[in-house]
Formats: sequence, C-alpha cells, structure tokens
Amino acid sequence: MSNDMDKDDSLPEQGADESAPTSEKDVTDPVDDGTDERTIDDLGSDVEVSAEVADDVDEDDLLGGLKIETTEDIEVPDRLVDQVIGQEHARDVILKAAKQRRHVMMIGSPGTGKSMLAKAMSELLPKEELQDVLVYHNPDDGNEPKVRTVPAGKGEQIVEAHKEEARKRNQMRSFLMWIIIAVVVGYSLIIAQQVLLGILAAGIIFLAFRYGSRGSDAMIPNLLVNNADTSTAPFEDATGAHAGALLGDVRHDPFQSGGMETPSHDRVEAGAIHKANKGVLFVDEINTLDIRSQQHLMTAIQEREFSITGQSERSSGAMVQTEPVPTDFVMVAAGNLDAMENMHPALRSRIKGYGYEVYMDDTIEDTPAMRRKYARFVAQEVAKDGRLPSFNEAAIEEIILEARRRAGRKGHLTLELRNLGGLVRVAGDMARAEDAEFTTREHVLQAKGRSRSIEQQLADDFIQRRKDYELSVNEGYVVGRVNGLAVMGEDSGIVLPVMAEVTPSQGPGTVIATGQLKEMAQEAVDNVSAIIKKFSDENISEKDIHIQFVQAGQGGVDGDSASITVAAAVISALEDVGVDQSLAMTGSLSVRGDVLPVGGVTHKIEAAAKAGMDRVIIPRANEQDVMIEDEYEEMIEIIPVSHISEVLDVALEGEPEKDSLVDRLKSITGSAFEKQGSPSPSNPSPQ
Ligand SMILES: Nc1ncnc2c1ncn2[C@@H]1O[C@H](COP(=O)(O)OP(=O)(O)OP(=O)(O)O)[C@@H](O)[C@H]1O
Repeated sequence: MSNDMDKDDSLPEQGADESAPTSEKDVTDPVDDGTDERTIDDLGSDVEVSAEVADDVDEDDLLGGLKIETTEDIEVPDRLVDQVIGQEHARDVILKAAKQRRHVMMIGSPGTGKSMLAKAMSELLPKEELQDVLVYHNPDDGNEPKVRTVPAGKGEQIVEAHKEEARKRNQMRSFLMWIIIAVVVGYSLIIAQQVLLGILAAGIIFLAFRYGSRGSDAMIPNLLVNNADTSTAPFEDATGAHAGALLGDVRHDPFQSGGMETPSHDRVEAGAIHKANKGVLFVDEINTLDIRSQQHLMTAIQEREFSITGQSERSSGAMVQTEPVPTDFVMVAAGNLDAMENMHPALRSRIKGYGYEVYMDDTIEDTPAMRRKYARFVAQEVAKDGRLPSFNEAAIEEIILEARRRAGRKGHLTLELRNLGGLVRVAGDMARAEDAEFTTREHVLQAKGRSRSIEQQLADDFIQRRKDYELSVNEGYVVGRVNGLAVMGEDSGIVLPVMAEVTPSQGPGTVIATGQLKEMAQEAVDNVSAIIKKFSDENISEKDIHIQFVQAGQGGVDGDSASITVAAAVISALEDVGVDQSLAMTGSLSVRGDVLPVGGVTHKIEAAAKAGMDRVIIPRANEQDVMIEDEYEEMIEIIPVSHISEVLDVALEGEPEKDSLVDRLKSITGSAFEKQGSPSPSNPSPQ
C-alpha cells in the first residue's frame, strides 16, 4: 500500500457527490447543497436555557433574568452540542460538517471547547451506518489476513457462530479420539496384553488429535472493530498517539514455528483510524504527530481504507499486512496557531480542501441571554462532576463576574471555559469538604484564592521577595528609573522596573540591553529616537544607551508592552530629570509617539496596586478593558493616555526648562489633544 501524497489529484475526492467548500461564504451559509432538505436548525439550534426567566430582563442582572435558587433549577440539555456555550461559528460548522461528513480544523486557545465540539459531532453522525470489522485467516497466504465489514452488531454474532462451530467440531473430535483410544488401549490390554504399548499408542493418538484440532481454532475470525454496544458514532481521540495506536499494529509472536504460533489474523490490532470508521477522529496538537504518521493519516483520509501492519520493523508483525481496513472517518484536527504552522502542509490542504477551518473565539459578548447560558454552564459542570453541591444564586453570579474579569475585554465574557470550570470544581470541592448543602459565593471567593495559576503564585512570590529585599521603589523621584508593568503567563501582573543610562559613544551609538527583553528594548529605543530626533538637537545615535530590566530574570515575563516605560526612562536619563516612583506604567509606543493598547491591563493595574503604587498610566484605548477587583479601586488612580507627551507630563519631576527636549515634547501635547478631543494631560480623568 502506498502512502505518498502525490496521488492527491488522481484519487476520488471525499464526498464526491458534494462540492467541497472552500470559501468563508460556504462555511457560514446555511446548508445549501441541495442534497438534504434539513437545515442546521433541525440538527440543533442554539438552545435557550430551560428555567424560568423574568419577563422584563434587567440589563444589569448578572443572571440575565433567570429566576432560580440553585443550579438544580436549571435543566442541562442531553446533547453535547446543545451544551456548548458561545462558539457560534464553530458550532454551525460542526453541525454542517456532520451532515456533509466534512473534515474540520479548529484552531484556538486551550479549553475553549474544541474536543467538546468534536465529541458533539460524533453524536450527530448517523448511527445506522456503523460497521463491525472482522479479520480472517487467509488460507492462501497466512501473512495477508482477509478483512470483512458487516453491519454493527453482526460481528459478535459471526464470531459466536464460528466459536460454536469450532466447539462442536472439537467435541466431535474428542469423542472420536476417546473412542479410538479406548479401542486401542482395550486391544493392547486384553488381546495383545502389552500395557506399555497401549499407553504409548494412546499418547500418540492424543497428541495427533490435539495438533490436528488447532487448525479449526484458527478459523475463528478476529473481531477488530466492535460497534455492537455503541449508542453514537465512535469518537476516537488520537492526540499524541504513537504510530501503533493511530494506525493499527500486528503483535509480535515469540513462537513462530513448531505449531505453537498464534495465527497472524489473531495478532492484528485496530488503530484509532480504524476504530473511528464512520465516526470522528480527533487529533489535538496535530503538529506533535510525527511526519510519517501524518503522511499515513493522509492516505487513510484519502483512500478511506488502510491496511494494518506491524509497526516495529524487527517484530514478526512487520511481515503481516492485512487487506485494507475501512477508515471512513471525519477528521477533526485541533491546536493553536503554532500547530497549524507546523503541521504537514499536505495534510492541512487535505482538510482545507474537503472541509472547514474554524478559529475559536476567546470571548463572547456579555448579554443577558449569554449570562443565562453561563449559569447553565455552572449547572453543566456540577452535573458532569456528579459530586459537587449545587451552586446557589450568589455563587453563580460570582462565577459570571469572574468570567467577565477573565475576558480582559469590556462587555465580554471569557470562553476559556475549562479554566472557569476548574474554578467551579474547586469551589464545589470546598463546599463538599464542609458538608455544605450548597456552594456559596464565599466558597467561590475562597476558591479564587486557592486556584491561583503557577504564574500567579510565582508573581506573588516575586513581589514578596522584592519587598523583602527592598527592591521595590514606590516613592520619590529617580532619574532614569521607571516602574514598568508586565504580565507573567496569562493572568499575573508584575511590576518590572526599567533603568536607563545614556553615555557618549566612541563610535556609532548602540543600545545595550540585557536578557530576553533585548529585542523589545531595541525597538522601543528606535521608536523613541525617531521622536527625539524630531524635537531635540541631541543626536541620540551618537550615544550609547544602556537599558536594564531590573530582575527580569524570572521566566515567562512578557515585556512586549513596556516600550513607553523604556522611552520614559531614556528621556529621563537623557535630560537628567527625575521620574515619579509612585507611578507605574504600561503601553506600547509608535514611532509618532502614540501610546498604543496592550494586553493584560487589569492584571497589571492590580500588580501596581499590590506593589504600593499610587498611580498607573495605561493606554487610553485600554480604558474599557479595566476590570479590577473592588479592593484595588480605592488603592490606585488610573491615568489613561494616548501620547508619550502625556506620559512625560505625568511622570517627570517639576516643570521642564524652557525649550528643553522635555518642554518641546510636552508642547506637542496641545495639538495632539485638540486633534483627539481628549481632556488635558495635566488633568487626566482618573477611573
Ligand atoms: N464552549 C464551551 N461550552 C461549554 N463548556 C465548555 C466550552 N469550552 C470548554 N468547556 C468546558 O471545558 C472542558 C474542556 O474543554 P475542551 O476539552 O473541549 O477544550 P479544548 O479546546 O479541546 O482544549 P485543549 O485544546 O486544551 O484540549 C469541557 O469538557 C467543558 O466542560
């Protein structure tokens, strides 16, 4: 059997009766292939939550008008596809792909429902088409077992019938054997009076029968794929599977001769591609499959059948190759963007050509209807776990608040629901440990503290250590030192001070920065030098600029958003003006001095507050993303800015000397503000 990819064009297309969708339009349009009268809605529409809902829903109601006391009042839908929250596009694609038997690739953040949707797809595929696969001994060539497919449930019956037949045959043989033995032994005892000869003859007859009967056992087929008891089409998760588990294998036989060997068809084992026949084969992190496996996977997709052979070259199984075994599955590949880049291009084109690609949403708009679904999500997770006490109203509300916070985007809820489900479980476990009747808001709040990510724990530890060693500076003015902010992992802010020193250069000026943030420092300096060149007589390219990210050695610090920090530190050092140390800042800088939005503002502001800062500068464009916890609101003043001039105005000490660089930089403020109609920088609007 060949496994190359160049057959592509000559091979029959999958689902040749339908035109393969290639454009976005095909993906999002309702089912329109004309082969079936059903619409997506018939297959499964976006179900409303089954619980009592208030007539006029208050926009601010965290439960979206649901009138419930606990999660017990919310009905959890039976079908997985109806349990999916958000991901409208992916859901529609799955519904459509299930009907058309198309492949799907889902790319997106972890825990947003990719494997859930793949599983939901298997529930939607017709069960009637399921098959059992049997492998038979091939009398002509023992190393090429024969393969037969029968409707689901028949396989077991066939094997049973063969076993019964073999049993009967063996009974007959035994009967015959004992009669012959009795005759021979009787003859040798009574007539020939040779006891020893009689026993010897009996032994030889016994062995001859035993050896002869082995052949009849070999005729019993091996039930390779059994769908007798399956209630839905198969769902096979082949994530990280080794070649044997994915493509099938033939076991090694240590006794290969002398009548002790196991017939080859009995040693054949199905792979995930065979078990997924007529169902769904799900492969997450598709790029982690080795290239050979990806190529074989392509062949299986293309030809819809794939022979099984021993995967280990040195094993006796490698001699065996079955007839092709059906592999007519729908492939759902998943991963993050990297996975897509690193996967075999031909495999990707196979999926793209005969299926759909979907990008998963990370957040969804926060509407009353959606909040009701999040309440149902809590009920779903409680039901799925089976041991957690139900959540009361206030606990559900707190989870929804957390979904808002984790979205990092105003007016949205996070769709990284595996993590949110983790919070539900920790809170429920706490309630269970206390033997509480319900999981309450207090449990959820405690759980939030307990279920901190590694990054959060590391960040807190980091902050503590800095305090221990008095590395944090949060008062007074220091030249060339700015408190920047960064994010560790996805959800932990950290104060990351930046220090700059400007020295005359012997040759052309260079930027000297240490560690992993070097590239970002270079970029920030390039941008700020463009601005400085415009407003100063100083030639920055004749100076060496030294930049240090103080204690940035902690792994995972993302410094991408520290460019206004670097710029402020360089300008401060260049002009010898002190920077307010009770202020922290985050923002990205453009060549024109605009402060551009960055990620993780909420976590950064909270980190600044924890470190004892009084004020924090954030990009104005991020203003709407701020969702800090109540406890921090009193602790810190938030200053949104849109231009570097505003940063300098807030951060630098005293009034600049007339016509100095800082004065000139600040002077661009007026025009910038008039253009944007923003409030004056000297009187920024705190949140
Ligand atoms: N959109 C969603 N609706 C409802 N529940 C969800 C959703 N997304 C995730 N979950 C919950 O999180 C769990 C994990 O999600 P799932 O395994 O589908 O994520 P994934 O995207 O496949 O992640 P990964 O790529 O890490 O495997 C689900 O079993 C479900 O409980």
